[in-house]
Amino acid sequence: MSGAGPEGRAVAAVVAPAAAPVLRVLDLGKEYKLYPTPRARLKALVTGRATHRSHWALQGVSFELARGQCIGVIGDNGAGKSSLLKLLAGTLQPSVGRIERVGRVTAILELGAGFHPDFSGRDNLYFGGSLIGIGREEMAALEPGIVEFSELGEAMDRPVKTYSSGMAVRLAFALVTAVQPDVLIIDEALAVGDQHFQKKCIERILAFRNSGCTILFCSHSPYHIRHLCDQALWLDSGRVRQFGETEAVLGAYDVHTRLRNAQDGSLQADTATAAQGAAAHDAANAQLAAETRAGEIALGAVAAARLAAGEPVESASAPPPSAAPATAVQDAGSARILDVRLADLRESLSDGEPGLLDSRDLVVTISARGWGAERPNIGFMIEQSQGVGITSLATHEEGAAPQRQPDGTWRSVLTFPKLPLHSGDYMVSAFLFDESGLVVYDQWFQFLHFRFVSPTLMPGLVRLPHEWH
Ligand SMILES: Nc1ncnc2c1ncn2[C@@H]1O[C@H](COP(=O)(O)OP(=O)(O)OP(=O)(O)O)[C@@H](O)[C@H]1O
Repeated sequence: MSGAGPEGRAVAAVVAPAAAPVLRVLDLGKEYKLYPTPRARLKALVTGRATHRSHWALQGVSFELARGQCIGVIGDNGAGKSSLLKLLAGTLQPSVGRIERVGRVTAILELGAGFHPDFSGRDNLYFGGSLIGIGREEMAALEPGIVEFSELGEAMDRPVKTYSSGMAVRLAFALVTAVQPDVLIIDEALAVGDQHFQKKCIERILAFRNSGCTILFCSHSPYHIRHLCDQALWLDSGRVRQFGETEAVLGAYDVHTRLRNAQDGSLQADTATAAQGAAAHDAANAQLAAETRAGEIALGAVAAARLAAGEPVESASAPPPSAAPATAVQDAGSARILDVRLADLRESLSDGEPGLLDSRDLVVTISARGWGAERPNIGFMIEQSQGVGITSLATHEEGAAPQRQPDGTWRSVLTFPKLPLHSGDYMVSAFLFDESGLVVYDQWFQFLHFRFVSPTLMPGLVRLPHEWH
């Protein structure tokens, strides 16, 4: 490990061999006490008599993380992911069990929540730093780097209450990541703020990972877990359901999610009350499913973070309502999709009807503006009109970099010869990523429907490549 770490880190680096655990969790449990009213809670405190109902958010959780591992934590809503991360970060105390940590543990949890609104950004650095183990002297040395990373400039001397939420988050991220930790805990918000800052955050996290920091990352996005993590931990109703190689755990979790969604569907039909609950659950699932599908090639944590922050998931550039070519608006700055064009697509004859694809081949041309001189990546997805995913492709997955055009924009042409789909209506989405494939700059999600009539009239969804003998 490199850099000017705190004493604890230097000692850990000497004492701990390469694969020694930096985090050991032993039979961990967290009980939340639920009181019927605030008054009942007060009464219980005064009289010492238990009037609460007990809810175990975590039970019997044990695992070890070695130095340099990157672990993704997945699980349904309420499975206990946030509780686990807060326990590991030390902001919550376990009810039973033990956590052994080596060196510095830093958590990117509720960013900026601990700032004092009346203090300036600069004063909050010292105040916040003392809470995460950075003393005055160390902070004085770190301050210029933090100010530079947050790009707050003169705003550093203004009270934090005058900051926009984006500014507060920038300061918080710069502060908590000012010193490379031994263990970094990230809850959902993988990237924060605008495109430019998201990219800086991801680069810093990747730099930590590359120099041996252990990362624990909780996300609803299989895409990001797949790309970042070597192992995954699946929490189910507060217990470890599976812990192991990422792909195997994500595969098992995917089957579980599909079965649960199917079950929810049938429950919904049963009773009116169940329907109400299931609708709420379904809304969460629909969001999760949308994130998961899109996240398979794109959306994921970034959208989740935007949703959590109450920001619209739609990107800055609204996709065009039809196949009509988008105008390439050359506003300054951000990377964005400029145009997605399907060749041989007939114009729709009536409202709500998809246009007919007038060819056996599907040829898609996607144009985009990148970020500075960086070569971006492009993704494309086809779904059946009922939302069944058919295929997701991305240039960075296949080493098929977009081509730079003379006007500085980027273009990819994706061809599906003899489109192997059966007759039906389909939806397409396009995505724009950064060079690493981790930052989603822009997405045109389910922005266009098309109808395809296959010359072979057979039931099914696709015509798979096949051989008869
Ligand atoms: N402060 C609290 N008091 C009481 N119950 C709580 C508290 N915090 C969480 N819980 C409960 O503990 C369980 C686990 O919650 P937790 O937030 O850890 O799950 P999660 O997996 O992070 O969920 P999500 O994906 O929805 O964020 C849930 O049933 C939740 O309702």
